[in-house]
Amino acid sequence: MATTDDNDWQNSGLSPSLDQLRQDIDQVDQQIHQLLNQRARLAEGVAKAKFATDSNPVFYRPEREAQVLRNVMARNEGPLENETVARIFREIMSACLALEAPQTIAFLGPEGTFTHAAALKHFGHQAVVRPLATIDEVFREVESGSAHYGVVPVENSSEGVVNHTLDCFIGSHLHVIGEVELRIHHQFLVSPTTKQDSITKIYAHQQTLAQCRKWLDAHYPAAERVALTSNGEAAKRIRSEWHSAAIAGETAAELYNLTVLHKNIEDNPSNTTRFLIIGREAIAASGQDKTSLLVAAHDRAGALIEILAPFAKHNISLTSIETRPALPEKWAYVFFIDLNGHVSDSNVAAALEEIRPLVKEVRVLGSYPKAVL
Ligand SMILES: O=C(O)C(=O)C[C@]1(C(=O)O)C=C[C@@H](O)C=C1
Repeated sequence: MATTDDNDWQNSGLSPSLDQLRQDIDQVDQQIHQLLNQRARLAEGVAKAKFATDSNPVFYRPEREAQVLRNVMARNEGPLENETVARIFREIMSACLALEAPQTIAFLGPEGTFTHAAALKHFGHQAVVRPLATIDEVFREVESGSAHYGVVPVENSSEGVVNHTLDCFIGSHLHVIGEVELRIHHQFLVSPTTKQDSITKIYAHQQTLAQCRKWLDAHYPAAERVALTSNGEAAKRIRSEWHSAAIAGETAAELYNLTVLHKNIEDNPSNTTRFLIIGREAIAASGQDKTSLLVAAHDRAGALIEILAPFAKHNISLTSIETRPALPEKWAYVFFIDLNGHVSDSNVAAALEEIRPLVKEVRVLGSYPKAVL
């Protein structure tokens, strides 16, 4: 295969002309193209190998994808940024997976929400994404097998947890198979019909309105803030209204052909939302994993301290603990605990064995690769 070293100008000490550089780019593109199809044929081979051992194989392997992306970032010498090359490889794997078997991903819609952006960030643009109206529907769609996987928001760095997502796990046997983190930037959007000096209503999801509160107080103190079920809904709503604006992400602006009147209006620029990927199968260890647990404790003093002691003893760091009422029981609670490690790690397994006799129930919601991108 030809390499750029074969080109005369590189050894001549002369600056190449634009034409020479473009010829070299054409040559490299040809190599990349051949290698892409070579990789795609290998992925087809992988699909056949999976069928050979299992008549109903699982094609999507998040632990392997995380390892591929980590390798890409570790060996990257630039000038492209680590994250840039990883995003390119994410799309390459998305295309290879679609060739093996197209994957349907249910997400909390409508289109244009941050959850939509999270689904594309995690699965790439070759996934078949399906917006659903509620978090419960996303769970049901995956439970029934109508979608392979689902994407739901779980916590925001400034607003805290999405209780409804945690509550859905209490009554479900789905696994957490991944996490995605997304920097949240809010755009102040108007439609072509909006009279920009007569904005009296601003639509957005309630959390978004809260995340932009100071900016809105300073710039639109008199406008009414109307909470809708999603930012996507807000963006859709203003298409036919002349007195209103919406706050949403860039995906919504593009989808509904809206203008960004003010960019990145969030009060906290490091505002990040974490999403969970849910699926029906447990995931093997990737080497850098997290585990989410649901623990139903006995209603007695010191219950939480008893639960936490084995983690400390086995040197396991916890990344979050949330408490939710264990409905329909009155005054009973469950804890959602996230920790560093995989359930197949000997220290995690040992801690779980010690906790089991102390509680009513401990359920591993899932072990999954830490977010790479
Ligand atoms: O290694 C596999 O199991 C593959 O199917 C190949 C591949 C890839 O393109 O690298 C594609 C899809 C999987 O989610 C993981 C990796």
